[in-house]
Amino acid sequence: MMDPRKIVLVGMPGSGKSTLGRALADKLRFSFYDLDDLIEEKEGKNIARIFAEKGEGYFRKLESAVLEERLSGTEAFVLATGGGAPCYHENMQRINREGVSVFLDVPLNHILERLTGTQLAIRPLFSGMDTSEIILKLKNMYVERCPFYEMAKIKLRGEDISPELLISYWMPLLKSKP
Ligand SMILES: Nc1ncnc2c1ncn2[C@@H]1O[C@H](COP(=O)(O)OP(=O)(O)OP(=O)(O)O)[C@@H](O)[C@H]1O
Ligand SMILES: O=C(O)C1=C[C@@H](O)[C@@H](O)[C@H](O)C1
Ligand SMILES: [Mg+2]
Repeated sequence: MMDPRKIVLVGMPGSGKSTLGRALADKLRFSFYDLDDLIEEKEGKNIARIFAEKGEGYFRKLESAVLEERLSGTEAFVLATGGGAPCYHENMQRINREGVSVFLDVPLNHILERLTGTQLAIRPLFSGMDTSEIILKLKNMYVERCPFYEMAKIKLRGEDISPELLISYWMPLLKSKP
């Protein structure tokens, strides 16, 4: 059953799901989860190692199973997903059935700035690439993934999306709860 107290953030890598998610959960006094962290805990390995040792197909199945598990409880939470999570195994349909999805649509030039300013080695999809390769990869990824992200219930575009803005779109959904 759709529960508006299960807030699921989706968007490109570097769009701020983890950062905004934590701040939002704090404000609402909900639990915060990061899907990548839950996967690492379950598997006992970091994401880069899972990709290297078992491949992306294995990772995507695991990701879907951990997402399903998280969505199935009754607890109120904010969940930051991995950038690719909405695009595999009908995950977006599942998210929309159980909770409220929010797309953080951050312009790519800002995402690029953020990604190149952080440790790329922990992001297997971009490791070993130079800036021009990252730009190309980001553009292709955005085009491919947008149809999935666009399925989100709430879509927010901008380079600095605040928890307060998100809450202003989310509140009416909470009030309409039967
Ligand atoms: N509103 C913001 N303005 C500027 N920088 C930000 C903002 N939000 C996040 N960042 C920075 O951008 C980087 C990526 O943010 P974050 O890790 O929250 O994104 P993410 O969507 O969780 O990425 P991933 O999909 O890789 O987990 C971090 O270094 C973070 O400090
Ligand atoms: O965008 C992606 O496909 C990914 C993003 C990360 O959060 C991790 O979930 C993983 O590295 C894959
Ligand atoms: Mg994150």
